[in-house]
Amino acid sequence: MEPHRVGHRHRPGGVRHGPGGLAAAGVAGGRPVAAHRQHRLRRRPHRGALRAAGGAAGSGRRAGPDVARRGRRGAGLAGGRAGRCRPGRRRRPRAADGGARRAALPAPAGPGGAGLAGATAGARGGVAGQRGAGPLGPGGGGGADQGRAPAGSQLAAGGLGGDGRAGRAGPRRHPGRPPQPAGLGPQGRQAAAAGLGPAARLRRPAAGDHRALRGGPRPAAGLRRRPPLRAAADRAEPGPARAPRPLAPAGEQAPHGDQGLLVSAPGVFVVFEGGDGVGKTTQVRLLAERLTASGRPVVLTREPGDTAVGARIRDLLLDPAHPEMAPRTEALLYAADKAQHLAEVVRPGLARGAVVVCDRYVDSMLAYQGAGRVLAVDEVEEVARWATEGLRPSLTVLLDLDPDRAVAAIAGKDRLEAESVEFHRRVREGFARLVARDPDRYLVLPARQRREEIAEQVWRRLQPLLAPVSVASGTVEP
Ligand SMILES: Nc1ncnc2c1ncn2[C@@H]1O[C@H](COP(=O)(O)OP(=O)(O)OP(=O)(O)O)[C@@H](O)[C@H]1O
Ligand SMILES: Cc1cn([C@H]2C[C@H](O)[C@@H](COP(=O)(O)O)O2)c(=O)[nH]c1=O
Repeated sequence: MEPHRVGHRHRPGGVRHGPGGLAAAGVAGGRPVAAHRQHRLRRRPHRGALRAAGGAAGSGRRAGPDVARRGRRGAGLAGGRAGRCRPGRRRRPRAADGGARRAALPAPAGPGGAGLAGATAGARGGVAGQRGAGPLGPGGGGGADQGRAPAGSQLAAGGLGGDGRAGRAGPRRHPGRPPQPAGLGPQGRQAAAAGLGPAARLRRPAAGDHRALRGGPRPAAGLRRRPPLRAAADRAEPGPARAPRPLAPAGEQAPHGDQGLLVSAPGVFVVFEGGDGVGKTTQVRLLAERLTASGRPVVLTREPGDTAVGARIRDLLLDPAHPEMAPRTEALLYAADKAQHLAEVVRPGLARGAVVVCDRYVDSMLAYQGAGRVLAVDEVEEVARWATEGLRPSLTVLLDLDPDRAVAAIAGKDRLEAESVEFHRRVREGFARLVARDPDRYLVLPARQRREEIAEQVWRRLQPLLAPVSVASGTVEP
């Protein structure tokens, strides 16, 4: 049996695949951990893909039943990965949630330690700041300015890259892109996008069309493996049937970088960001469940590692056996994962009108490789944008928590998690600066509110971005 991949973890209560999923694939099998890999690593259960029903924009190969399709391709993958798991891995216990439901967070220590929870919510008149208790310091959770990186922060002022591009695809990267209509809010953008073509019209998923969301039993302890989150059916097939590639935020019109053509992405791209262990996976799953229950096609995914290629990249990236990995190597590997992920999962999902819910994306690269590794963030961004062809999320939910609480609670750390607390503080500040330069794109929430409260705030914020689902016709309406 092949060795277990590192960097994967079981996620408690995760959405699992049906046949061919984690359990079926025999995750517990395998051989002993090699001496140099005796680190504790986590596994994640299949969270599964909540596919767009009918695979509206997919190739003909998507037309068959889900299980059958996975049987041809996906099951092989899942089985292959599972077969690599080893039995001897220790499971990673998480810190108990007790006390985690506090909304009030202390200001993080260190220069520029002021965090960001409550920031953009304040800017948007949203909910995150309601408790006024994020690590923003005095007055946190108030207006827009309070969402910005704190004055005096080593990372503050000037925004990432210091070029004032505010995170938007600027002319240098996307010379053909028309200016976005001023004042067009998310609702307007969504409406415009939804009206762009018939691909936005999807039938309501029939019962059994997508895999059931099964909250599997929480592993008592030990390694968690994070297998791919989707079925192979969600992956794009190469060839002419492939959907157009959007460059701009999902749901907006954008020029194709290569051909100068306007293409559209009818779906909605929602990303969860934040430090390690803040609760992203929990929220991604809750959102996916709710979207599915509302009759929407959903793709649940994550970076890195949610493609076959990406899973191998993830193994390499998170393996503590490689402390020698150079920051630029790390950045390029994350970028490679993104390129594959976009091509195989995200774009096809958006093209068929799904809500693509993604656990980490480009902002993680800017925060970890940029701020964390102290690489020039504008350069890292160039690489990330190139890898993703500039596709930006419709909404980014940033869960904010002091790494002293979040990372410290992780019992078996992978290579990134094992970084110093200073590293993780820089990461947190990096996220804060991303929010500061483009606050409208974010919903920032203190990560230790009640899970359901966070989920509700995300749900409310997302509503204007979602096209209505017609109960009568069972379609997502343009
Ligand atoms: N709102 C919450 N309050 C308290 N504990 C929470 C909350 N949300 C999640 N947790 C717990 O925090 C731990 C980490 O959660 P989760 O795996 O969802 O985080 P994550 O951000 O995806 O982690 P990672 O970055 O390591 O993948 C788990 O033990 C989870 O049960
Ligand atoms: C996408 C992305 C991720 N990372 C880091 C962040 C985490 O430490 C790991 C991923 O682990 P998780 O348990 O799945 O959250 O990778 C990064 O440094 N750069 C990135 O682009």
